[in-house]
Amino acid sequence: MARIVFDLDGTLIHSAPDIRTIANSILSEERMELISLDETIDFIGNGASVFIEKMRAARGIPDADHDRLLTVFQDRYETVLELTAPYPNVRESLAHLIVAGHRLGLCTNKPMRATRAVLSHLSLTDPLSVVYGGDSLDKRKPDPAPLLATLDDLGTGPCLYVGDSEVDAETADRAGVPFLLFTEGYRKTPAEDLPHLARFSDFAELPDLVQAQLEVIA
Ligand SMILES: O=C(O)COP(=O)(O)O
Ligand SMILES: [Mg+2]
Repeated sequence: MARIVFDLDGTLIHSAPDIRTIANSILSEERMELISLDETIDFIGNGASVFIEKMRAARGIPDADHDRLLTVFQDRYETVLELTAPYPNVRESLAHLIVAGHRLGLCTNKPMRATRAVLSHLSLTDPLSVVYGGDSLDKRKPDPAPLLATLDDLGTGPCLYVGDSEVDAETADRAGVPFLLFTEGYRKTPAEDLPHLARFSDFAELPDLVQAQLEVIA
């Protein structure tokens, strides 16, 4: 039985449309041009503070406004949830992995309050027995510390990390954890250019893929 850790944004859930809504509510109050979904996806991956940094850079908003905008962003992050949904077959896949005896965890750069809110809104809290957010430790991905802490809390046994992005591939590499790449998320680099053990495009494929990869790494 294995420990399987998932990334959140762009892996278990498609959250960019809600993140865009929050960003645009701020930009409209600042009387700035709004951002597209593609720009939003470009800014996601390194946590809330880096998102605001990239958004400010794209619209020429000064550093002095950073903390104020980040606070507004974080507050709205917990309440704007209507457009977010799990990718197809995520729920079934997690249920299947649990029935097969695996222990599941989450390691995201999304702040913990927003993470808890969206997991509860989508009824995804129960399958994930350990959850680390971008502010759980003083280091976040691509530093390997949060992934290693998540795995530690899940106990012992073989492990896998499942994510969608450059940040996830680097985190897994630095932690020495085999990486499964979900190809339908927010990655900007061609899949072939990211280190990964295997990749998949539909969560319906994941239980069989996990089984096959565990035989490879065992
Ligand atoms: O909050 C972010 O920027 C990214 O979140 P993720 O680590 O779940 O992809
Ligand atoms: Mg992600």
